[in-house]
Amino acid sequence: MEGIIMKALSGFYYVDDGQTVTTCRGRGKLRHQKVTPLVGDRVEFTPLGDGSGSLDRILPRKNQFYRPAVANIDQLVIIASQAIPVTDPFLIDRVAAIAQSRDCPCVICVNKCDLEPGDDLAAIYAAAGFPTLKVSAQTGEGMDELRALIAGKVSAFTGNSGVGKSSILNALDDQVDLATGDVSEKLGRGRHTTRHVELFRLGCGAVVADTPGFSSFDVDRMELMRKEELARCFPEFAPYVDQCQFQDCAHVKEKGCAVLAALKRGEIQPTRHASYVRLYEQAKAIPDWERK
Ligand SMILES: Nc1nc2c(ncn2[C@@H]2O[C@H](COP(=O)(O)OP(=O)(O)OP(=O)(O)O)[C@@H](O)[C@H]2O)c(=O)[nH]1
Ligand SMILES: [Zn+2]
Repeated sequence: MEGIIMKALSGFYYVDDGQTVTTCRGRGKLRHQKVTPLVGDRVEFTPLGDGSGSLDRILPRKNQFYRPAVANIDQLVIIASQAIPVTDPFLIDRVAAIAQSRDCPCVICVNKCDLEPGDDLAAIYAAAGFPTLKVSAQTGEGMDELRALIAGKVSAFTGNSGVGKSSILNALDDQVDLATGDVSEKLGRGRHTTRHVELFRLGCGAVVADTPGFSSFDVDRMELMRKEELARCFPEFAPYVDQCQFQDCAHVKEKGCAVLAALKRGEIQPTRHASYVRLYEQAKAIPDWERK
């Protein structure tokens, strides 16, 4: 039978075939595949009739992420907030670039609009061409728009700790009841309420992964792009990158750079370009052999 891994916990894989969830263990055969099953994997499994089963094979992945550890995502919903905690745009840009490098579309969702409207932040991403929403898990503002964007797709919710990923999931669907946490407590002790990745099937026909919040340094080297690939991870640079004077232009401070000219004209957002430069410097510092 075929299904999707909804949750992976202590060696058990919870596989949903659309009807029931079977608790599977990996089979010996699986080890020959030399891949670790991820939440979101489409798999073949054999039910044993008592609710348990064995995981036989992982079907080819369309994409995979390490942090959060998920596979086969149709889109990443990056949740941000302009009020406790204030999201550093760099965090959004880094995750968006990783997603872009895997051809995975992103939606930007500015939460806690009841506390702080977040217009400036939303404007940056709308201008950069991302579907952008302003929502409040508290008041329900924007939930219908968000439902419409995630319906019929598999989405992963990501964002720094405390922005309200679990709260939004709870607000989206009455059937979901995730634990949420106090921000001061989380930030104070660096504790995250959500510890594992899990997929939820919502009433609106969406499948959504809640993932643990990330912090500023929480990125795997495996996910760092090569500096040459980075410009293509900023989709709004695309109309300009081939117009630079030099073919190997880094778009950082080069003469005759069309990206910098667009930045100057206000066609590229300053924080987006600043994030690009920061990622470029990071990428430059890591030799290719250190990437897996
Ligand atoms: N005022 C207001 N508070 C919110 C909103 N959304 C979430 N919160 C509060 O923010 C805190 C953190 O929310 P969570 O949903 O636990 O955040 P999270 O992003 O899932 O956090 P992690 O699991 O640590 O990644 C809780 O106290 C929520 O009640 C909102 O729209 N408005
Ligand atoms: Zn350039």
